[in-house]
Amino acid sequence: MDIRISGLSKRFNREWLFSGMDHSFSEGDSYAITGANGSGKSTFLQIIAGFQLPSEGTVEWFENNIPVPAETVYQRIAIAAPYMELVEEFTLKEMLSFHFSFKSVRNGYSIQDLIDIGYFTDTVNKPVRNFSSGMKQRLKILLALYTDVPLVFLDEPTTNMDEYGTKWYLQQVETLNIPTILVASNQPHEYTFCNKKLIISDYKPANK
Ligand SMILES: Nc1ncnc2c1ncn2[C@@H]1O[C@H](COP(=O)(O)OP(=O)(O)OP(=O)(O)O)[C@@H](O)[C@H]1O
Repeated sequence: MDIRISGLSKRFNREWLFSGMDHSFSEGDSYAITGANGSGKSTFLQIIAGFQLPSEGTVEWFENNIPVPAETVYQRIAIAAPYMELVEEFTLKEMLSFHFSFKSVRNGYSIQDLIDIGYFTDTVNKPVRNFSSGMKQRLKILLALYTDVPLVFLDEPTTNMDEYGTKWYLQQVETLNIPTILVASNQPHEYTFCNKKLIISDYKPANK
């Protein structure tokens, strides 16, 4: 799926985060979305995922050059972000079954494959609420990367992860060959695989 944004601007109250953004995201490329804390990276991702409206400008989605209706975009996107909550009452296995009752697993993997890939074999029946913060983050990344969609959005993907978790995350990305990943991050080790970069703070208006 391709995304085209035109004149995209966002403000909260009187403060403009970014203004006049024109950009295209093409299937096959992966993008690092960078900028200082509070520059608007998460907000930008939510707008181009169709979860939030811009203050000005447009976002359009295309599949093979055919427009995708805004209300169906969510079916083609998987997101892992600090603000996307897991269902804490579920066990690991229930969480996987629930998530993959809405969308398919990528590349024909089974739920059992995912349990093994995520190193969750010993915690299958443990409630998510009792997971460590690093385990929860590994689960969020597993769910996002292994959902069979053309676009994956990752917001601060290695939050709470140690060096093993970070290495695991990069290995999954390398193995899966996902058409397009957008990573909102200020940490270069989280987006080593991205071939394009968009700096949100470049679009902060001086006097708007
Ligand atoms: N719903 C909202 N209402 C008002 N202000 C908001 C809202 N959501 C975000 N903001 C503000 O917009 C600014 C950008 O927030 P955002 O989370 O998009 O930045 P970010 O670049 O992802 O930050 P970080 O690197 O710290 O995660 C912040 O000042 C934030 O307080």
